[in-house]
Amino acid sequence: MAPAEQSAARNFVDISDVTLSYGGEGGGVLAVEDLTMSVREGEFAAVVGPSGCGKSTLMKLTTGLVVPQKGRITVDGNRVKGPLDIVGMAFQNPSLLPWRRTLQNIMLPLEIVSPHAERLRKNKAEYVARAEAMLELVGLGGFGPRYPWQLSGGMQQRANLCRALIHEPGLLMLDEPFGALDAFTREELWGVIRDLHQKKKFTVVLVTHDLREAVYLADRVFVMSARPGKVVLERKIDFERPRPIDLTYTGEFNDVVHELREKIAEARADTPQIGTKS
Ligand SMILES: Nc1ncnc2c1ncn2[C@@H]1O[C@H](COP(=O)(O)OP(=O)(O)OP(=O)(O)O)[C@@H](O)[C@H]1O
Repeated sequence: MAPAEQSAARNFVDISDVTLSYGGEGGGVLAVEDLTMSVREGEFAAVVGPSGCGKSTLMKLTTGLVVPQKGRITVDGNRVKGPLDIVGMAFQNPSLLPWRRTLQNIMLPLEIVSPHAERLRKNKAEYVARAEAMLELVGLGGFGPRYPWQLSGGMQQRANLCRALIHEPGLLMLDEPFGALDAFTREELWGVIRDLHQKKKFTVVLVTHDLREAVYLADRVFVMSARPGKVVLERKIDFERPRPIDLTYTGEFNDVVHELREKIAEARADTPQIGTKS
């Protein structure tokens, strides 16, 4: 999406003054406090920050898996009050079911999410074709009949992305999806997600520890403070799309990575030690 188009787009995710304490207000672990951020429709956002700053909590809040004590979250204009089904999610561990073939794993959300669940039995062939097309798109054409344990780690993560996207969610939430992969496979997968986003135009929130990954993939990077997490920097990434992987080896790319790295080092310096007041 061109920058001008993007600034005109409406917000798809809106998080406003959100506070969440695990274990209840005033008692447990204050994970995020007065967290405010928004992601535009079709935008690719990345969230980075020191370990334990509340990045996964942000994912759980946005998808309705946890409910904040304070503040307001809307996705696609609707207040989040419980688990959402317009979201696709992928985590570091692909967690494909070992007893189901890859194609059946990918089709799993269709058995659960409305309106597909009601349509699946009658329109099986159409849905199988859709799953096979997704596999093709991520370079796994013909691997549908294989079991997950017959695939490499990188292939499993490709299948995992297909499963997250098969019900055509408006929002894709990625929590360290490439963290367990070697550097070459990770770069390959960046290309896969870059192309999927370009083609399907969904909104993405990517949580990552990898600053190169964030700068390469995102339109905007949000840097969070140490716990209790809040956004301390919002950095627009203006590199033209489509972005070739060679971009990541240029000086201007590395300048942005260093800028973010310094900001996180500052945030880490503020990290409270275990046992100190939350
Ligand atoms: N279910 C829970 N119960 C109690 N505390 C929790 C729970 N989940 C997370 N926390 C705490 O909340 C804080 C934020 O956790 P979260 O997992 O969101 O951080 P993170 O930024 O994703 O961490 P990392 O970068 O290490 O993956 C941490 O101090 C964590 O220990």
